[in-house]
Formats: sequence, structure tokens, C-alpha cells
Amino acid sequence: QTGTCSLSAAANNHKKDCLSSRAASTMAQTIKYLGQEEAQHIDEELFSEYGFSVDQLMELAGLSCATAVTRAYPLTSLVKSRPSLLVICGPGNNGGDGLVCARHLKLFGYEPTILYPKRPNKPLFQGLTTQCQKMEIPFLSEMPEAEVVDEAYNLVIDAIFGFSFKGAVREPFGSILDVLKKTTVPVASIDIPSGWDVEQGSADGLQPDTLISLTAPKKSAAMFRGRYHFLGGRFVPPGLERKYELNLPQYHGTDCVLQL
Ligand SMILES: NC(=O)C1=CN([C@@H]2O[C@H](COP(=O)(O)OP(=O)(O)OC[C@H]3O[C@@H](n4cnc5c(N)ncnc54)[C@H](O)[C@@H]3O)[C@@H](O)[C@H]2O)[C@@H](O)CC1
Ligand SMILES: [K+]
Repeated sequence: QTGTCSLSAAANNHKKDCLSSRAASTMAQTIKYLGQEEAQHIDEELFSEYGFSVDQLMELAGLSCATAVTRAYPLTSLVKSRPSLLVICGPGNNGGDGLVCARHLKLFGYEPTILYPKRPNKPLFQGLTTQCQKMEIPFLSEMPEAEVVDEAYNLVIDAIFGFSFKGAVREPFGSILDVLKKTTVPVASIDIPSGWDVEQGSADGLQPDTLISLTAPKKSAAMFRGRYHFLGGRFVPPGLERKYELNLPQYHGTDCVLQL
């Protein structure tokens, strides 16, 4: 793209114009951070207009999350002798992403353990739970103390709440998040750091080391201060991307995740 500009470099003004239009086009490429309602509309449209099913997108989302974990915390980098991880799953689709993520991580050589305290009575989640059980992933019956988490696991995956979270955190998730805030092992949050307002974030909330934004980051991702921010969920059709002006960056090759 630089050819046009350098050929007419004699005219200084023209050069300036070139630079400013290039800056403008770079700005136009900035990835959009979604508000809560916008994220929910995109979600609905993916199903109603674009013909996807929930389990299909959940599979791709969960695979992205597992892949992001392998990038940020490769097996060889783990400090404990066993590649143990704790995956905490919430009551909605964010929890479903966590179950899919755990299953793929097991296939990738990690040893996930799942805490899934509120299980929806729906075939989708029952199936995902069975799949994890058949993958010989253990389930905990309650949240361990912070010291036990620090002792036993290399990483916690936070799949508690996603973009539909609202209001004050209800139990048992309030207590679980209190424990998570005391742990020192890194936390990788799926889509939103749980307990954060989807748009405003939370100054005294969980501070994850990794955030994996799905489809597009939500507004609160601007407050993320951890080391790794990934984009996952490589399934957005071009018409939907145009309509919502998502300006998604290009994923590399066949990758299902991109570090932002
Ligand atoms: N459209 C997309 O991009 C996709 C989204 N997926 C995932 O789906 C998530 C959104 O899923 P959902 O809409 O099911 O919602 P969430 O998983 O964000 O949470 C909804 C659940 O949390 C409960 N809840 C909400 N506020 C609470 C509070 N204050 N205290 C306690 N419980 C509370 C609700 O009762 C409901 O059971 C996304 O963040 C993402 O992880 C993926 O599965 C697939 C594709
Ligand atoms: K989350």
C-alpha cells in the first residue's frame, strides 16, 4: 500500500494526506468493544439469522479457550509436577464453554478438574457434563479453600459468568469468587472476568492473568490489566461483522485464537 504514497513523495502536502488517511484507515481497523446488549443481539442473530446452533458455537468457543491456554501456559511452563487445572463453570453458556474447554484441555495433555455447582436441567449441558465424565475428568463437590487451590492447581479457568451477567453476585458464586480473589495461581477468564460489570468492569473484582474474549471483546475488556488478552470464537460471518462494524483482526492461518 505504501507505493502510491512514496511515488508522489515530491509533494509534501500530498505525503501528509497519505499519512493521515493511512492513520485514519488504521483507526477504522480498531477492533470494536461491545456493549452488553449488542453482544446479546449478535448472539441471537447468529442463531436466528445465520443458522448456527448453540452447541456448534460453544464447541468452537471452548476450543478457542483451550488453545489460548496452551499458548499462555504451555505444558512445559507449568510449575507443579502434574499439569493440573481447576475449571469453574457457571450456570449459563459461559459455563458450557468451560466444559468444552476442559474436555479439549484433557485431550491436549492437561489434567483438568471441574467445579460445576449449578447445572441447568437441559440436554445440552447434561451432554457436555457426560462427555467430561467419560473423558475421566474429576468433578469437585465444593470450592476448595484458597490455600488448597494454590497448592493443587497451576491455573484456574473462570467460566462462571459471561456477557449476560447482571447485578450483585448470587450464591454460591459470591463465595467462590471471594476465594478466587485470594488465590495466587493465575486465573484465565472466558469472555468476561466473572463478577465484572460487562461494560464497566470492577475495580475491586477478580484480576485475571488472561482474558479470552469471544466473538469480539466486551467494553469491560478495556479495564483488563493481565498479561494475555486473546480473541477466540472464529465463526463470525462477514455480513454480521459488517453490520456491527466489528473490525475483527485477521486470524493467522488456521488458528482459532489470536493474541490481541
Ligand atoms: N455469541 C457468542 O459469541 C457466543 C457466546 N458463548 C458464551 O455464552 C456466554 C453468554 O451466555 P449466557 O447468555 O447463557 O449467559 P452467562 O453464561 O453470562 O450467564 C447467565 C447465567 O448466569 C446467571 N446470572 C446472571 N447474573 C447473575 C448474578 N448476578 N448472580 C448469579 N447468577 C447470575 C443467570 O441466571 C444465568 O444462569 C458468553 O459470554 C460466551 O461465553 C459461546 O458459548 C458461544 C458463542
Ligand atoms: K467468565
